[in-house]
Amino acid sequence: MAVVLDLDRVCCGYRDTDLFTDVSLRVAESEVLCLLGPNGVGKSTLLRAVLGSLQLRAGRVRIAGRDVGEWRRRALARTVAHVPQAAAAPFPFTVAEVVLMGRTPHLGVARSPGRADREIAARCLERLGIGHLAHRPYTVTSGGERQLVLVARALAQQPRLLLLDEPASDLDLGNQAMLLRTVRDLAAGGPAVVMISHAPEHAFAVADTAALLDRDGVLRTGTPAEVLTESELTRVYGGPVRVLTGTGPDGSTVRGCVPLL
Ligand SMILES: Nc1ncnc2c1ncn2[C@@H]1O[C@H](COP(=O)(O)OP(=O)(O)OP(=O)(O)O)[C@@H](O)[C@H]1O
Repeated sequence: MAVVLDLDRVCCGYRDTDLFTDVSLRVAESEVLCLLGPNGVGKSTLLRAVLGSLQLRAGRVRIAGRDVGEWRRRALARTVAHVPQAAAAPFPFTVAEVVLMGRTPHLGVARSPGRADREIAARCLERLGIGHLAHRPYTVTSGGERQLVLVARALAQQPRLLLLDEPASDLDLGNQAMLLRTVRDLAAGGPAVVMISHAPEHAFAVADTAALLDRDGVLRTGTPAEVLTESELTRVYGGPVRVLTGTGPDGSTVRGCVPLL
């Protein structure tokens, strides 16, 4: 599988502080990488570096083989979609209009969406189970609904690389499962996915690779079972964590994590 995202010895920080100095990772087509780590270690910052919106202090970020700084903005927007942690809408666009904005990088010289763009946007709304919200102003949607709208907008972009920053943090259990299935099915069709999450069970459920960033800026990567062990989670999060196992409907092992008090 072709490598879509390649971080080589990346160093990022703000003002006089480096958050991490030597982060390397690769994500290939159809791969789901789940990025975990304590609050404030720099997970969202890493995504900013991938998007080219934060100057690297050292290292290289390549997307589809080309340095992120060498990409034209429009071409980058056709290739990479980003779902931020939260996005306020200054104007009361409808949900359908917000999702249609995902088509913007693909529009031709006329710059106005056509029937095919509207159909893609409508399919993305249905895929996330929010077709009934299409005509509601985005500004009056709930926190969880808003997350689903932003994911639908990113899917409408039809990216080769999808960056999700805690996309399930406001979702109920049913919608978490729906979102994780959507991520898994999407990746099976080709795109690479990087998903930040505070729930190790999300990594166990859908990730090929788990990447755990600690407070010293060290990133450990491997399969979820290799990286997300009780001892490693306890070390990184600074308190005891249990990994519990059960059996899924198909007989496979399912894992969840609980912090101990
Ligand atoms: N523009 C900025 N200027 C200065 N410091 C910043 C800036 N943006 C973020 N930070 C700081 O950098 C650190 C890392 O922030 P970041 O948002 O990347 O963390 P995170 O790992 O995504 O955290 P969380 O899990 O809480 O979302 C934090 O201490 C944050 O306060």
